Amino acid sequence: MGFFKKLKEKFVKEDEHLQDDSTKEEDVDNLEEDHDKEDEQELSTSIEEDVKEEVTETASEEGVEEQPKEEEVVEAPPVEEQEVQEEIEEVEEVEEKESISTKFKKGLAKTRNSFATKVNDLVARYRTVDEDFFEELEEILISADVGVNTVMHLIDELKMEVKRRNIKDTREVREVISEKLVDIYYGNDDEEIEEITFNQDGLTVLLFVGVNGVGKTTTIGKMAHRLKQQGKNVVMAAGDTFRAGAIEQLEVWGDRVGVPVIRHSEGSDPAAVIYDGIQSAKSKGADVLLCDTAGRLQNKVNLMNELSKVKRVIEREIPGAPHESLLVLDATTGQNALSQAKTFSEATNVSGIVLTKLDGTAKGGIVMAIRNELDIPVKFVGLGEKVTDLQSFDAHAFVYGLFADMLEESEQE
Ligand SMILES: Nc1nc2c(ncn2[C@@H]2O[C@H](COP(=O)(O)OP(=O)(O)OP(=O)(O)O)[C@@H](O)[C@H]2O)c(=O)[nH]1
Repeated sequence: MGFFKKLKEKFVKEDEHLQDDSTKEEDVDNLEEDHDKEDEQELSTSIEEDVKEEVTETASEEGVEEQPKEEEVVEAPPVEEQEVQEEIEEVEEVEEKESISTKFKKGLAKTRNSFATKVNDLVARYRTVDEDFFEELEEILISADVGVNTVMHLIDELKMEVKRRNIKDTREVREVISEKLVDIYYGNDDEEIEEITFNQDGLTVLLFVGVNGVGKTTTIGKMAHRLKQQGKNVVMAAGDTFRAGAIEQLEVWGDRVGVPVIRHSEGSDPAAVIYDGIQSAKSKGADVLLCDTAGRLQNKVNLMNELSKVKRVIEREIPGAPHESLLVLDATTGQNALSQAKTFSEATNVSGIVLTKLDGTAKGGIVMAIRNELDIPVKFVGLGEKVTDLQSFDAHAFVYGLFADMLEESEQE
């Protein structure tokens, strides 16, 4: 069976059952807008309260066996806020019924429109496969941020496959491209990349690293929601004590998704916050602790020191933790994301990548570049700003999102 046919069988059927979600989306947006206004009010009140509050001494040095201070913990949202929250969740739950392929199709619209238009145009101009065709295809792939090395590798693979299958018609090459992209992504992993390795014997600790502005806080909030939906008991630790407003921003997310946030004041030792986070999560019998960190890429030595101290504290408290160190990258920064990934993987052991704002770029090929050039799996992708827009990465759904129009068109051919 052809690859397009396989993708169609897997995903198009799911799509056929879809209802029109536009009204639901509007509902969510309106509710979120109302809720955001409340968040802002809540935030300013909470900041005022914080200022009035006496700043308690914290476990600022490693090895200080202090219990978490309950007054620092932001508890679940108040009643009326919870009502709004429940309403949002209700609408979002319906929305979550959207198939994974639809999420990818919507999220990759920009990349698809640019990439697919160019490929279709190329196929229309070259009916038969030759060297010039491959040269132009190479340019299209590079312009989609697939990355020069990955493109070279892909083109070599394509040429071999075209020869092997004796393909003459350029339309057939589109199918081979989609097939090879999936091969590049999974490599030797046999399509079994685990999204999160959970600790089977207690608290799972997930560490989030990445430079400021990539959407780290939003991702942690979305992840908290996602894990809660899976029935996990979640706690967040506001370890980005460096960027102004980062702590409060995480607290807003905590309110929004109903997850407690362990915090200290701005400028305090991140390792101490994470330490308190672990103690608090343990005492609550939580399943997962999500740790935010600051990303000072400008100074690699500081970054390394800070991250290794945080990791040492986590490892000492829970042997084998952190269970995942997820690097958050902004897809819209293109090749810059690739160089950030290189720096962070030198500074710390990165187990997976969360690629945010994939919906905001026409250069979604960056997923392939990261996978092929760094050999780090993209475990999650951000496909929008809504709380439900964090998706676990699926290379088949990704390729489906890229080639959806061609799949539909190939049906008519
Ligand atoms: N369209 C889109 N926007 C996103 C996505 N992820 C995050 N954003 C937006 O990106 C902006 C920045 O995200 P934040 O989480 O606030 O990031 P930040 O606070 O600037 O920086 P850090 O938390 O330090 O990374 C926000 O407006 C988010 O809504 C995504 O997947 N898609």
